Amino acid sequence: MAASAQFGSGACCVTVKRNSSTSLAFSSSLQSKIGFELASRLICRERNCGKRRALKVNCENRASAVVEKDAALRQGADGNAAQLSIVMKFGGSSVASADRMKEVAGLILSFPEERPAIVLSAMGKTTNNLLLAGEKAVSCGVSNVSELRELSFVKELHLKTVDELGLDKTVISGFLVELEQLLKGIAMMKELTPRTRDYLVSFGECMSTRIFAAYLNKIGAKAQQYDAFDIGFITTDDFTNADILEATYPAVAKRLHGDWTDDPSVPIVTGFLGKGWKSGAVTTLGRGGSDLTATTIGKALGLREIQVWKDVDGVLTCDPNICPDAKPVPYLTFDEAAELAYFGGQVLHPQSMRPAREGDIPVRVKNSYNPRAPGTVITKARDMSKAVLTSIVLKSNVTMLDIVSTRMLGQYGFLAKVFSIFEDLEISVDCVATSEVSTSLTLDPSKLWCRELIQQELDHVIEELEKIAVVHLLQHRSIISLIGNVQRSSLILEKAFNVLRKNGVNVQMISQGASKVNISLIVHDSEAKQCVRALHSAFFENDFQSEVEAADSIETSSATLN
Ligand SMILES: Nc1ncnc2c1ncn2[C@@H]1O[C@H](COP(=O)(O)OP(=O)(O)O)[C@@H](O)[C@H]1O
Ligand SMILES: N[C@@H](CC(=O)OP(=O)(O)O)C(=O)O
Repeated sequence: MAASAQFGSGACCVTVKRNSSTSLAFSSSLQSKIGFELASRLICRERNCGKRRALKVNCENRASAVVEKDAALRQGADGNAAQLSIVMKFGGSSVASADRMKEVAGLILSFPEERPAIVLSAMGKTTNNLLLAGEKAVSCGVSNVSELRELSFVKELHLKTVDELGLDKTVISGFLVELEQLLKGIAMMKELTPRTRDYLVSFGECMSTRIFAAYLNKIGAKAQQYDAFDIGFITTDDFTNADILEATYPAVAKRLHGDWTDDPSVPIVTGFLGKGWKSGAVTTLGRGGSDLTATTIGKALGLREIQVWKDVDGVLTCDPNICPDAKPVPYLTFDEAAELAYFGGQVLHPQSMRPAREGDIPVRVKNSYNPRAPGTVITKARDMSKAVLTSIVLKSNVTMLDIVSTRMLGQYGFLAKVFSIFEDLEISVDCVATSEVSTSLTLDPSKLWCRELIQQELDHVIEELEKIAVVHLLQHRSIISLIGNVQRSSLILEKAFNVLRKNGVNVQMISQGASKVNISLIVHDSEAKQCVRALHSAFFENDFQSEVEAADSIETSSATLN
């Protein structure tokens, strides 16, 4: 069946053969016909016919369509005034090369019924390389900066991409010159402050978005690049781990919506970056922060859906690097996803669910390498009647403290004192198990991912705690979080402890969060991966679900008999 495929409110219009399905569960013919193969072969010619400006697009299948850029064509497929409808975020792995950028362009073009805003991360391993280059520049000497392997990697990757996409290298050459100058500045100062670190890594997203926008324009899909720090992403001044401030939402909505209404072109926004509200300097949102950029745009514009495109088939039952047999989880709630992200599931940024939850906007996690896979849909609520365990996550290298009051039993205010020490020292606590006079807790090793809890800080905490308690420091621990339906906690714990006993593992602490979706077990680092594999095998590879259903039906029938 032939269908008109419009992209970006009249920016580019193609008529192609496609299946009637417009759902995100890709149809194979849709993918093969309108994937990049086709998009790259589009020949877009802009014509000026007096007052009528039109785009004529010819496709290889000889189908063609003329798009008139007038008010009528700003109507969406749903007949509503065509505002931006979704945000699609592509991570570093999705845009790691020219070929990947072509695929992503094809992917975006293959949802003609959508009017997407795009968020991009830096290409491939660019952020890691920029960070390493910065660290090496501190001590390598100004004259050696040009030879830094990481700088050459970043330069070559971006120049090669520009070349392979047939773009003019001026799209990024200014950035490459400035990047080298910045590294020389770091070498001269022999110092890399968090503020400079953020400015340094921002080059990655600034370049990837410029390349991609230029490429979309080249193939006839009108696109506009935006630096997040210029369009209202206002953050705290916590360099390397900034928080989005409320003022961001109206500012971003005004800018993106305003521009789109004036002259619709696909916004290509830098992920991960913001602008400190006091300093006015570039900030970053913590590693993996482009997910948060996407959900922030979703909430700001009240979009229909937020899509995060990764290199895996959605959120999986476990980190595939630990359990290669991990399977996609079809549905999650915002609470489950947030807990999973916070407790180490590196597939999502820990803070990214907040704007989606506040705006009640579904998040879909998809695989840009396998768009037909249905992925994971994250929403406010889901049917939990059959849900037991959803996924297992691991957070390693955690520090645990056993704190026992030196005062007599019954002293009130002990816990308040303990937690006020952590508050004063700005150290966040992950898991807690407590009695009136003692408490065991784990400390977030990275204060939300990027800032390391350094030994000096730790010594200071212990020194303060020792004024009121006996403190045992236990390092190299891991938190294994069982994300699922805590209404079924007895069942989950029974199974989990059976598995751990069989594997000879001693659990050092248990914590069941108030979120009702997470049970955390603390074990020694050296046993953690083996435990996760054994638990994954028991819960997800051995038909545990049928076991549960059988047990449930026996319970139901005996309840009926009684
Ligand atoms: N539970 C999980 N589900 C899916 N992926 C996971 C999980 N835990 C860890 N990962 C890792 O997260 C990676 C995807 O996240 P990320 O690297 O941030 O993607 P991108 O850079 O494309 O945004 C996967 O390649 C996978 O190795
Ligand atoms: N480039 C940044 C931000 C980001 O979100 O990346 P990714 O989407 O590839 O995880 C990082 O590497 O942390």
